[in-house]
Amino acid sequence: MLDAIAKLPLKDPDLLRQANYINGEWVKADSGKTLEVRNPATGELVGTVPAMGQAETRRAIEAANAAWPAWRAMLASERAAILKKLAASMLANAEDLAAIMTAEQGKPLAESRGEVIYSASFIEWFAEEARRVDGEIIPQNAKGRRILVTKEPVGVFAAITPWNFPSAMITRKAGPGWAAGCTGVIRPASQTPFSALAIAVLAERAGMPKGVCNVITGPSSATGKELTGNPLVRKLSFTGSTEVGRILLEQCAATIKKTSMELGGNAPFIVFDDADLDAAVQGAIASKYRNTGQTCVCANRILVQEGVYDAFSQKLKAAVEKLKVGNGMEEGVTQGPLINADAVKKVQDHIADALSKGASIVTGGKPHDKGGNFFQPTVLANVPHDAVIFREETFGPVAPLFRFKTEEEAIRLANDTEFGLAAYFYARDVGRIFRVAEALEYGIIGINEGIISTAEAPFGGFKQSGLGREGSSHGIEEYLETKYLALGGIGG
Ligand SMILES: NC(=O)C1=CN([C@@H]2O[C@H](COP(=O)(O)OP(=O)(O)OC[C@H]3O[C@@H](n4cnc5c(N)ncnc54)[C@H](OP(=O)(O)O)[C@@H]3O)[C@@H](O)[C@H]2O)C=CC1
Ligand SMILES: O=C(O)CCCC(=O)O
Repeated sequence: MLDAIAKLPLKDPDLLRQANYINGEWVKADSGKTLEVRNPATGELVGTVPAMGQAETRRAIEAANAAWPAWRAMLASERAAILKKLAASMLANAEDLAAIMTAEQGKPLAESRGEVIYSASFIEWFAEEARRVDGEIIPQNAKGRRILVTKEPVGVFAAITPWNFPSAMITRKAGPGWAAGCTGVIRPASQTPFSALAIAVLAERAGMPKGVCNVITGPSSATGKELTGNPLVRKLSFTGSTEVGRILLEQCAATIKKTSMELGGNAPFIVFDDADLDAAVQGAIASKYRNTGQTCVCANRILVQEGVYDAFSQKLKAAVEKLKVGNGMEEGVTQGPLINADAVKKVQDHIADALSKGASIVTGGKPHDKGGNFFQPTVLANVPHDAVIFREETFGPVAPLFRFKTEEEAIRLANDTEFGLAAYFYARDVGRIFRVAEALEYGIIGINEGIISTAEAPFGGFKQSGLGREGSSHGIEEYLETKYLALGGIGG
């Protein structure tokens, strides 16, 4: 195992921790049991992490709760100073953090570097927002009264995060939580725990007091049960599948926790006749193939107006055939592996279903000859609306093209899903831009843009894509309670 770790070219090997961080201590599971983390590109062992159970999870929650009064009592500027130090230190260690991420998640190094910068931007943004948690004074409703509204940190938060963004999903939750004056327990995905543990190393070095940041790993059943059931946890923030989000919401119901849910998507990407086709192709590549198609905002259904269908299809084929599949550690690779064999199977099933219903392959369509979890970047044409891929998130490098005739038809097809996270469209007519943007039932709309994620903007979905918003000034609200003070006997 040490050999596997030693293979990672880290300037600071101390960033790769095979222990959990609870109450300022690096600890093992009570049982001594561990979970293996394997590189999805090679199958090699990256390392092991503790398999924590319910008792250790409870200890982490209790540590966070004990640390809360002192952390919330600090000046916002004092919390901000620690967070800014953490963000700076993430950037200073970006190469190592990126290498750890590529080893455990598979994404190309360039994307990992980008994610580290994106991840640090949430810490920096919310460090700035900490000082802008304002209250209100509302005009009095009766003589001699005053109405004041204050905002207070909600308390201990739990963050359960997915493997597709091993770093940014941590900071998009913990950043606003810490800035608001909350303490937390972070439970990263079992496939990608090392990026989260590295953030804890840097938080400790930045001077975060013990108990403010706790990171635990272990089976989702035991850790999840405690995080959702323990009444000391006042807030749960989750990113992952809608299916698991539903379970966690049910589990949180008993203690009525505040929740934020960033769940599945089924993003339409609409190309209208008046679009700049080259820009649309560039946007489709960015949106569809980022992280090998494994993002909740990835274009899942590409709807193309009939007048430009053939031209778009050919241009997209040419661009997709330039993508380079391989181990993310290798120079020039743009498409890493899928996360595991189940993900490969889901992609194959979606393609087989579409083909059996009349679709055709424009390019790709098969597991890559590199084997393992690698898959050919794929474009499918003439996909019918009853294909599974129209309904379900593929989470892989498959762009299914659907043909439409009118703007009304495109809007109807785009909204024909229970999801409502991100939608994209390419058009130049300004009237159409407003009509379509207003008609789409989605929380995020990319208009002539394939990349919509940034710390400054509110990220979140309509319908079964989730609850709440992350990032922007809205993100910190999710970690605050509103208190109304009615003051009588003031006079005046
Ligand atoms: N919205 C998004 O960004 C994401 C969407 N997905 C969608 O979900 C599909 C399946 O991916 P998958 O990784 O299984 O996503 P999951 O929703 O199963 O996993 C996300 C996180 O939730 C944890 N988890 C799973 N079950 C429970 C539970 N009962 N209690 C507490 N925590 C739990 C996981 O832990 P563990 O790692 O131990 O399983 C992981 O940390 C993908 O194909 C994709 O369609 C997936 C990831 C992100
Ligand atoms: O896919 C996800 O899990 C959400 C993060 C995507 C992003 O921030 O761009």
